[in-house]
Amino acid sequence: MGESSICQVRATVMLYDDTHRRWVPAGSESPCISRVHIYHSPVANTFRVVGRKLQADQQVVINCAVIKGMKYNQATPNFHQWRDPKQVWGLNFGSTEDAALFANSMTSALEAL
Ligand SMILES: CC(=O)N[C@@H](Cc1ccccc1Cl)C(=O)N1CCC[C@]12C=C[C@@H]1CC[C@@H](C(=O)N3CCC[C@@H]4C=C[C@H]5CC[C@@H](C(=O)O)N5C(=O)[C@H]43)N1C2=O
Repeated sequence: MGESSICQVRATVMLYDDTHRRWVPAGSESPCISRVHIYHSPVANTFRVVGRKLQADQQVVINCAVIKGMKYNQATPNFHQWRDPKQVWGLNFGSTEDAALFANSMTSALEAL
């Protein structure tokens, strides 16, 4: 039994560059919209955030485990962020509806861990 998607949204995936104290687009210099999923593996009961660019190359720009106890910060209605052991991720959602959908799924995932 593989992984199944529990939600998919459109967002620009950002990483925080601690050194220069600024946000940079994940995966390339120019920000671009990605399709971001939360995948669930029922066998292991794990979740991860996977995002691929909408453009032709479908480059994976995020592949990040959802860690039990992780704090998901809804900084604004369409920019949410969280820390993983190495870095800080930010999602600039295409719409506040997508942001709410993703936040609901992330909250459910965190509750299920
Ligand atoms: C304790 C802790 O870890 N705190 C974290 C947050 C957090 C809390 C709890 C759990 C997890 C986390 Cl992650 C923290 O505060 N962090 C994480 C790294 C960056 C930051 C630190 C300082 C700056 C100051 C301003 C603020 C910021 O970045 N934004 C304001 C809100 C939206 C605003 C929106 C979009 C992005 C797109 C580019 C830039 C712009 O709009 O031009 N920008 C912004 O400016 C964005 N910061 C942060 O979020």
